[in-house]
Amino acid sequence: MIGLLASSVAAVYVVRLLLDHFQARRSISDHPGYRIFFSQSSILSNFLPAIRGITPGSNHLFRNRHKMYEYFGWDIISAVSVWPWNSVTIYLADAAAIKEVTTSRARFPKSVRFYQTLLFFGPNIIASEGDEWKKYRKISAPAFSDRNNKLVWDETAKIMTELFGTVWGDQTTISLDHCLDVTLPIALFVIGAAGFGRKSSWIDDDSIPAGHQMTFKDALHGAASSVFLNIIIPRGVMGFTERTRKVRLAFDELHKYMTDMIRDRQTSEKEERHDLFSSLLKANDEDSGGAKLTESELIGNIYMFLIAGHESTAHTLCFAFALLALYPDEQETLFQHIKSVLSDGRVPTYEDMDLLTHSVAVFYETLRMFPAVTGIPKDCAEDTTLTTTNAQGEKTTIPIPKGAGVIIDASGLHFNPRYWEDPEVFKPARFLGKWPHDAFMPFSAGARACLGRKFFETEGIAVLTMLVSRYTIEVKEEPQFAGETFEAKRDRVLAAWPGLTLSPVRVPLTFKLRGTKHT
Ligand code: HEM
Repeated sequence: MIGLLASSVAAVYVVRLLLDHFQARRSISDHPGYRIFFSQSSILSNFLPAIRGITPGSNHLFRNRHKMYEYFGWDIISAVSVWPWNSVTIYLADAAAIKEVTTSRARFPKSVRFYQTLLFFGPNIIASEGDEWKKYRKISAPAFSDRNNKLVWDETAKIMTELFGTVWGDQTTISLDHCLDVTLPIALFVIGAAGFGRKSSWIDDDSIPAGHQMTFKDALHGAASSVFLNIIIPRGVMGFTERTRKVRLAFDELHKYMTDMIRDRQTSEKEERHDLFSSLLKANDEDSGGAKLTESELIGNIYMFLIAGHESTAHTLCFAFALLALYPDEQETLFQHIKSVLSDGRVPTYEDMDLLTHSVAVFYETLRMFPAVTGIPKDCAEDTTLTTTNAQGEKTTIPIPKGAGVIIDASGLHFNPRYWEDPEVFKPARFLGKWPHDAFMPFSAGARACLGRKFFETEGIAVLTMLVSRYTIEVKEEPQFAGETFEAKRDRVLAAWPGLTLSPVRVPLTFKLRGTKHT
């Protein structure tokens, strides 16, 4: 009897799922795309490999680039899934449709459910929408000022000078097992100094202040390098291993430091400071027009600057160095351009930045090929339509129902041959002349565009320019890879996995001091 009841309930459930599935397909006029079992927002679809009819698999936007649009025939495609609920997701690799989405915030608000895991330090600008987001943006935006950019440049230059002088010293060849081992500390030192107003050094042995169990630098590094772990492991089970206990301590310590810093800056003498943290506190004090941020909101937001500010920067620097190592002709072109700007071999200043156009081009080309955020998620807030074309130039208008997910597919757009000639080729010069701005979306666009774009560009250009003017970059020779083809080497060095942002798997590099003989 119970068996009969259970199978009847199961049969009704399956019929219901199927009816909902066909209704979901009808709601988008069955526009071509994936018909899959697992919903795109289900956790499983982030871990499984591609299985036809089940899921396009983990990291599919980066893996497929524009190929899936070619396969389905349009620059907008759909995914309709069955379980745990029927859902419709629309993927966009069409520049005009993306512009429409990024400029219609009420119709296509940010899909904040993808960012709920980033709420553990408090409500913040990245994980909010509506009036709450407006309040955070209004108070945060002034912190990303020209004075802050100058601070970013000066601090980056100091960090690089110390790296070359004290850490690498008189070594003429420096080999790294993974380039991230140097780009991650650089990015953290810069966000520490220009974000929090706390300077760190490559070789300091700070004593631990009273009331703490870790230095600020260790708490920052520990928390920043384990965000992913902190998200996927519930706090209750973090006490089980030495590694996770350390991660938990780093987060607790960072929280304590931030609380102390808020108290400290509120009670100490007011001095002129241009780091993001001080500016945020100042704007919060001065903002008489709207509600003030609570302590939890202040910490949530500044913590977001740390997360948004270091990881994507470190990864992008790493991919840029990998590409320059694989394409020495492009590296030489960059070097010659830097030499023409800094003809006397001096350390570049913030005022030189606008002249370093080739360094910008290298970063843009890196971000075109390796966008840190491959899919920018939006929700569709009302029944609407989007129009796209196919390779033959024919148009189609797709109905998009309220509640559908809309993903701006940066990889699909950046490899769309309609906008980019030879999209698979690393060609920084494409960014020196006229280029299709609407088809370049690494920082998103519109009201929700990245607030830290200039912060990143300033830091990145300073790092790249200083490093390339002093060292050549090569892929590290490793005996186990002797004799591999160029294609195999390229695929190995440029392999990426989907962490919090697109992450390099392992980039082994050798830096050789220019102007010295190497055997
Ligand atoms: C390579 C470097 C970077 C890339 C590619 C990048 C990319 C992005 C993207 C795509 C978004 C939009 C995300 C979404 O809507 O879902 C975003 C938002 C944001 N980014 Fe960045 N970012 C970078 C560096 C930075 C830095 C250095 C900071 C701060 C120091 C920063 C702070 C922010 C903030 C605060 C937002 C939220 C803006 C809002 O919603 O109003 N980013 N970034």
